[in-house]
Amino acid sequence: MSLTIGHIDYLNCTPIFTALQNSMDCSGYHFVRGVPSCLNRKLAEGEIDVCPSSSIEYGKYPDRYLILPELCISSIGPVKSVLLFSTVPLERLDGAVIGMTTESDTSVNLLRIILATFQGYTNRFERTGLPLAEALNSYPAVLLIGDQALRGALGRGDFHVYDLGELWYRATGLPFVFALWFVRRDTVAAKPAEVARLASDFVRAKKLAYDSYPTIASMVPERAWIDPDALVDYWKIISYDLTAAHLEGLKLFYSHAAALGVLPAVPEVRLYQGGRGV
Ligand SMILES: C=C(O[C@@H]1C=C(C(=O)O)C=C[C@H]1O)C(=O)O
Repeated sequence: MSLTIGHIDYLNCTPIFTALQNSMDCSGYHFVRGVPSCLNRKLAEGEIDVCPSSSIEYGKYPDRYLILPELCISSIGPVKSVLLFSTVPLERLDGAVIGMTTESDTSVNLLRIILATFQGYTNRFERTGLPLAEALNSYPAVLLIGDQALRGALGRGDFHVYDLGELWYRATGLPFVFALWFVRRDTVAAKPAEVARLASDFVRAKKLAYDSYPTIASMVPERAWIDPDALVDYWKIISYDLTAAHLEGLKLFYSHAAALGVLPAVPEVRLYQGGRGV
């Protein structure tokens, strides 16, 4: 029996997936690539069994998923790839209509929390798929994530750049968890041995990746637009470990999201424990 695994099409997932695919037996794994919002939907509908997925997704359907331990995509301070590009300083954004990428489900809500809860602003938000320069002709500020944000920050433009990982850390002193590895509970029940092996393969892949950043950076096609040293710096700034402090940051995010009405309630965070607690 095989497992269908979502693979976020961003550089932040490259180290772990490269180590998994180069060093483990992946014959029982079928990979589906996409942007987070698209993979989140496929996971929710059962088209995917396991996926690094937007952390907010768990809060929407806590009965549907378990969280794989020891894995996440997070930052303790700046993250470099979740960025608000703004034609005016942040302090002048109260009341503005802000553009937001269609690819994100977590960071769009982090932006709401930063502007409404931390700053006390009132904003309207619109989704946009426009490239950065055009989007900034339509909106005073635009949120991008992933490779689009990395590329936007590398380009020369007349704008301010705010890193949402940094703004969260300044306000809370806690890590921010952008993505978690979710497994569907019905998959754990139907394929317990396969899920146990995959959970362990992913953690081993993460540890292998930590030792291989320069090698992986020298091979990726994205080196056409990002310098391998800059890529290694980016991977080093991302925190892939899920510690007690990360879980504390995650729970704080969920309670702010619930207070804003984005989540119906603060979910209980339940980790996969080899099939127990399904
Ligand atoms: C740090 C990042 O985290 C991401 C942000 C996500 C979101 O906002 O929904 C989802 C997955 C992660 O890839 C990033 O994309 O740059």
